[in-house]
Amino acid sequence: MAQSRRLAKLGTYLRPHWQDTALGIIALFSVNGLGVYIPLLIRSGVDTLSTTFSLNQVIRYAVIIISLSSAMWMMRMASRIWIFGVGRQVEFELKQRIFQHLLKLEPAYFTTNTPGDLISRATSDVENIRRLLGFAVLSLANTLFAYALTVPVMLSISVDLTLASLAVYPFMFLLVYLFSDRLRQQQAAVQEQLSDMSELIQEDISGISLIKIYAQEENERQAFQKKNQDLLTANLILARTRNTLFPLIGGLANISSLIIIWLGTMRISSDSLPVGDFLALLIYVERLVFPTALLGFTITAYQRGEVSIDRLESILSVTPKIQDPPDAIHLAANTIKGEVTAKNLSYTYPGANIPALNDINLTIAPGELVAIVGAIGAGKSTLANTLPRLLDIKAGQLFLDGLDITKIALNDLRRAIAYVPQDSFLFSTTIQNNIRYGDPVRKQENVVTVARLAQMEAEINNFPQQYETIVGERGITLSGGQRQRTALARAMLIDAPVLILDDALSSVDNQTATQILRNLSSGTQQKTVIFITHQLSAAATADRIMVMDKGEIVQIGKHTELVEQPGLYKKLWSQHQVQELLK
Ligand SMILES: Nc1ncnc2c1ncn2[C@@H]1O[C@H](COP(=O)(O)OP(=O)(O)OP(=O)(O)O)[C@@H](O)[C@H]1O
Repeated sequence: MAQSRRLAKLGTYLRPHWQDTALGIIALFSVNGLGVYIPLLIRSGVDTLSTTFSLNQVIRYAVIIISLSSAMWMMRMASRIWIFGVGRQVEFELKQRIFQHLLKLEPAYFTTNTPGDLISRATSDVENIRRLLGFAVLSLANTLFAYALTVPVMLSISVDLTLASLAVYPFMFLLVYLFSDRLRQQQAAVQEQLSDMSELIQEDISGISLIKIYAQEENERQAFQKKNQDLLTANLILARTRNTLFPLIGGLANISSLIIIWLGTMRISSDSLPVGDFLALLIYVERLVFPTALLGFTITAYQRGEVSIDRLESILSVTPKIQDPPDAIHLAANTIKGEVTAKNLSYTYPGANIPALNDINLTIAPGELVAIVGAIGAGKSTLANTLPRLLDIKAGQLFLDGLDITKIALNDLRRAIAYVPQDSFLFSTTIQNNIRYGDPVRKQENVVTVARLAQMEAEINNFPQQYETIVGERGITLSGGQRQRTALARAMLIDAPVLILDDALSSVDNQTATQILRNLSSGTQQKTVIFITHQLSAAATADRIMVMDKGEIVQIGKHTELVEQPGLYKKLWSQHQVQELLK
């Protein structure tokens, strides 16, 4: 990102807080104004007292100087409260924006952008921007005011002494300029390495069982060590550059103090410089040392923040591929009948050579129970994902009650379709909260009803706290079948006219699966059920069966018809019967 665009971004982050920022900067200006005024008082005090000494005068000067110094101290505190507060506010808002934005992005985005990397951007990069807006803004403004107010007063006291003492400063700025690009690149490398490491930790913790099953602890340890080593190397390279630059800046700043002491004392001894002027000049040069020496840290904070702006904007600038069309059709509640039609529906995953769905044509009547069967990788889940628009399909290919789904408001479409995916993800909360996830205000009795329909009621009643039992992260305290039936109850609770079950009863025995399907089709409110499965005996109870192969629907019919026809279904059925015999 170009420098000007980064600054523009900073401007947009700061705009909502311009009042606090302005107050903070005004306070800093006052601090520096007082910082220039107090040495002038000291100068006049020393000059007056060196000619006519009086205790009263000493006390008067002391009281004024102490009062002004206290005011300066308070102003400095206020400036920090305002400016650091803005940094914290921006940090809060950025985190909100990132999270909200991530929620809008389609699932495909998260297959190429890993949670570890995204978490690192939403935490450490946001923190860097906070430091930039807090520490770097404060420090830059402070340095600027320090120079702008101090140098003219120094010049009014002695032009040549001022110029001599500031002669080293151009070298200081040159140094900073020469190092800045290198610092930024090294900073970016550190942040990338940090992201890589977070990604590995996140993945390894999620896949801990797999690591143990395949006894891969040693390999994972080595992989971690490599990433950790890379991070250490990147940090050391950065530290080397910083540790070269900062002492150089500090050293140059101290040289200017030495020049004043050397030339000033020579002038005092030749009576060409009053002691008060010398003291004021010395204090001024000392005042400039700190902001100048801090310039290195300020630059690092600034550059770290710049890198982080780029990393955050690379997330925030992604336009969601799946969103509401301009004139989205809104579906009135309880008016959807649940007819699903596909017309030449095709879909190819980004980067794939062959389509996962190829010219699919089908119509599923309202209230019909259709099973979709087929070999592994035939395209069944892809078909299921197209209906709630989890995949970015083209317009005019898929219809709900005759309405093109790409024209329907996304929230309305997704409320009309309940979907139980293959992976029955549960949140780390109570069973009850998991079941009513899609409708958090539903009554307990409704939760119990769907648990019964999903054949889960008896088991929940046996849990220690029944419906209040907390399931562990990803539901690890439940068996696979229990997780699936909880996910099914969750989908049934939202009472959508269309229900898609994607291999959602695979961990449930055939008898239970068949009973659940019977419950679904015998309710008062008939749902269109699309039941994707490898369990052919459960599929056989469906109204119709669609058979998929290589992204196409190759057979459609009732079980009794299909077992009579030569084709894929007959083959799958024979294999299924052999498996049943062998059990
Ligand atoms: N995110 C993805 N990116 C690229 N290709 C994908 C993606 N997901 C699935 N595919 C490919 O699309 C094809 C269809 O996959 P899909 O998951 O729809 O099959 P399936 O019939 O549901 O299989 P299974 O019975 O194993 O669940 C497969 O070739 C698969 O490799």
